[in-house]
Amino acid sequence: MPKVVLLFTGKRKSGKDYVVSKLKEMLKPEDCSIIRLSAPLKKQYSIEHNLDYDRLLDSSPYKEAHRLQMIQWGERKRESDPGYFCRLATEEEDKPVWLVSDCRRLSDVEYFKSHCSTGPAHPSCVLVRVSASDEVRRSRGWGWVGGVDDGPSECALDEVSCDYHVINNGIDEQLDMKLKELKNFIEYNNNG
Ligand SMILES: Nc1ncnc2c1ncn2[C@@H]1O[C@H](COP(=O)(O)OP(=O)(O)OP(=O)(O)O)[C@@H](O)[C@H]1O
Repeated sequence: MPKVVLLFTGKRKSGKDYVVSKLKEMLKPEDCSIIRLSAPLKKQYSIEHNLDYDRLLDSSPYKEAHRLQMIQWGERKRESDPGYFCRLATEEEDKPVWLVSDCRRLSDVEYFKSHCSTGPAHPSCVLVRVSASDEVRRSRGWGWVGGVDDGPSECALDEVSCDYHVINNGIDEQLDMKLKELKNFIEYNNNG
């Protein structure tokens, strides 16, 4: 059971992976795991559809070409078992700090809040929104795709209030300050 869980949410190309990697570099490697909920989804989807799993993982046109179908496939899995991908993504994790890089659904938030925040020895489980302007996201390769950008995988957490907000428009000092704040929060809860 982890002691601190940070759930990162944000639009495509807001920089969730980038921010999470930078934060991990600031922490002791033995303390911290990056968890990608999309990893077991992509693994299973690639097996069933005879696709290249490694190419689905990175930030590539290959991933974008399969995104909509993959989302719809994941949707059907979640309907029968909302915690399915959260459970698969974390079953072998044993480090005290989890950085969940791609939280997209209320059911993801609820899964971690209920599995990691109950009992007297509360681990802290917080939601962190990463955002960037559309212009900056476009410069990172984003373009509007109907069915994806207006679908639940992008919008389901829009109205959910977050504990931290990371503005990631490429201003390094602004990002560094927020990352230090997150690092302090993690260390306080992990060492306390
Ligand atoms: N602050 C930044 N400075 C420089 N490059 C950045 C920054 N933030 C993100 N990027 C770059 O923008 C691209 C998209 O970022 P990233 O993959 O982290 O976004 P994401 O929100 O995880 O996207 P997706 O939801 O599509 O997986 C990457 O190439 C990343 O290196």
